[in-house]
Amino acid sequence: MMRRFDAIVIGAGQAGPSLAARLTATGRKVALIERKHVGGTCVNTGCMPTKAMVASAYAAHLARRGAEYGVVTGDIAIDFARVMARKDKVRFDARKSNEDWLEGMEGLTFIRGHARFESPTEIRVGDEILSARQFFLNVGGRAVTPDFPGVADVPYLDNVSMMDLTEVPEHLIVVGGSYIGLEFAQMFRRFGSRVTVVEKGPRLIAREDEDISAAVRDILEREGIAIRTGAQCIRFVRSGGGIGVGVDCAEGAPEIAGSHILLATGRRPNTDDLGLDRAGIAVDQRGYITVDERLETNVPGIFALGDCNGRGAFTHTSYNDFEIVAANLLDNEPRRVSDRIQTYALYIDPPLGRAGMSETEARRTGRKLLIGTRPMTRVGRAKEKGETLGFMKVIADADTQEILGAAILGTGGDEAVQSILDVMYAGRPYTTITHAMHIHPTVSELIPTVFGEMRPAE
Ligand SMILES: Cc1cc2nc3c(=O)[nH]c(=O)nc-3n(C[C@H](O)[C@H](O)[C@H](O)COP(=O)(O)OP(=O)(O)OC[C@H]3O[C@@H](n4cnc5c(N)ncnc54)[C@H](O)[C@@H]3O)c2cc1C
Ligand SMILES: NC(=O)c1ccc[n+]([C@@H]2O[C@H](COP(=O)([O-])OP(=O)(O)OC[C@H]3O[C@@H](n4cnc5c(N)ncnc54)[C@H](O)[C@@H]3O)[C@@H](O)[C@H]2O)c1
Repeated sequence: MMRRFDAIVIGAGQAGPSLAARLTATGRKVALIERKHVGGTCVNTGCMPTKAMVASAYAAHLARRGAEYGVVTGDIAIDFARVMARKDKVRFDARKSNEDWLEGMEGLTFIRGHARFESPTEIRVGDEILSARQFFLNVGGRAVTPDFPGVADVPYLDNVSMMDLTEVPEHLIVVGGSYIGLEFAQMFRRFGSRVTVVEKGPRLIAREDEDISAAVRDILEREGIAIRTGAQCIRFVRSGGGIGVGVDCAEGAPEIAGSHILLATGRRPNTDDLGLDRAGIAVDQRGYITVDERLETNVPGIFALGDCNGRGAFTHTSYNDFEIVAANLLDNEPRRVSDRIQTYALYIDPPLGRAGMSETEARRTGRKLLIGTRPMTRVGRAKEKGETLGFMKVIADADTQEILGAAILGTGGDEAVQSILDVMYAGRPYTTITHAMHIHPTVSELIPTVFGEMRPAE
């Protein structure tokens, strides 16, 4: 017997459950299929556990600096089992509350299993076939394993297995110098590991401007993290009790010996085992599901949300996808994915908060630019906290006064940058900010000043 639904949601990540809640509230009969853990990557092996661990690492860092603040802490030690238990409580509590929410959702049939299309209107989960008029794909992604020579011969870690470490690695080699790599690199350095970051590109976080990459590198090197950029032809070998990583850098030793390797070289969508060809759903060359402005695929009635559509790679972009689909389908409110302004943070300490274009992207538009920068050493709140690393940068269009982008690498940067983001959403000129009064003493208080001090870009 085939069960029929009005709508089927595949994946209980950041978009699926909220969409299921809206759909069931209209009286629709909805099924939600999840093959692993409710909450998906963010709750179980992504944002939440990593940010809980970042908090422990920050506490260790501050404790080490205690004497600077007049706090006598003596030698500090890491109770790693406690760090991991704290992280587990954060993620398991979140997973449980998501599960309770789904279980109590009237009109929802929650099914555990792997879903695969049989046709544009049917999926298979185990032995059962389910059909629906509409499908919403929220299947997320997973870490890629690059085919480095020797990768099959050595044990390596990814963001999932990092969650199960039982001891602090003696020497963690992080391959990939972007979000995942740098967050883990700094936290494990603070937990006491030796850490080496190996990045094949010429600099860290290559999506950012060069001055930001350089400042991030400086922050990490000050803590004793070794960084090897321009590492082409990475290869792995077993070496003694540990692992050797051949890096062939232009400079430095050709091989690094470590105890653990974390591969953080990007992610790929979970679209290869979804039977998309049976439904005729188009994907791009990298496997991302092709969607239009309303996140509908080439097959009418089938939508793709979150990391699997390649239009974003964050929890907030996945949730925003849910809002866009719900607005168009249920609220008669036309919303488009291109209406959103890119924004994200990198959670090293101090964090990097970003909104809109980078300077490089802004220059590429050919517009006449105004650019302002201010080091965090000239931000009172940062001085008071003893956290003066980093800088702020803002970019505006010299002719229209439109704010184009901002970066705040500094204490509180992840929060402060969002006051700029909201003015961008409001479509107001930068003078709105220069005329605004902010609270003293905060990092945000200097945002009007940095806009006021902008100079024409050369
Ligand atoms: C280490 C790490 C740290 C991160 N930190 C941040 C951060 O600080 N801030 C931020 O914004 N983002 C962060 N991210 C990114 C964020 O986790 C993702 O962007 C977000 O989880 C994407 O949500 P999603 O709903 O698209 O997919 P996911 O959360 O991946 O959910 C997809 C779900 O679909 C299920 N599924 C897949 N295929 C099937 C199938 N065939 N049948 C049934 N179920 C299926 C999966 O099991 C999964 O539960 C981080 C990611 C990582 C790895
Ligand atoms: N703070 C956050 O919001 C946060 C945190 C973690 C992850 N994420 C999300 O997860 C996604 C994946 O993060 P990521 O850091 O794994 O990927 P990424 O795609 O951002 O970066 C991968 C890095 O690995 C390098 N690389 C690629 N192949 C390599 C190779 N063969 N050898 C050495 N280096 C190589 C790349 O040059 C790049 O610097 C991000 O797009 C991000 O959206 C977000």
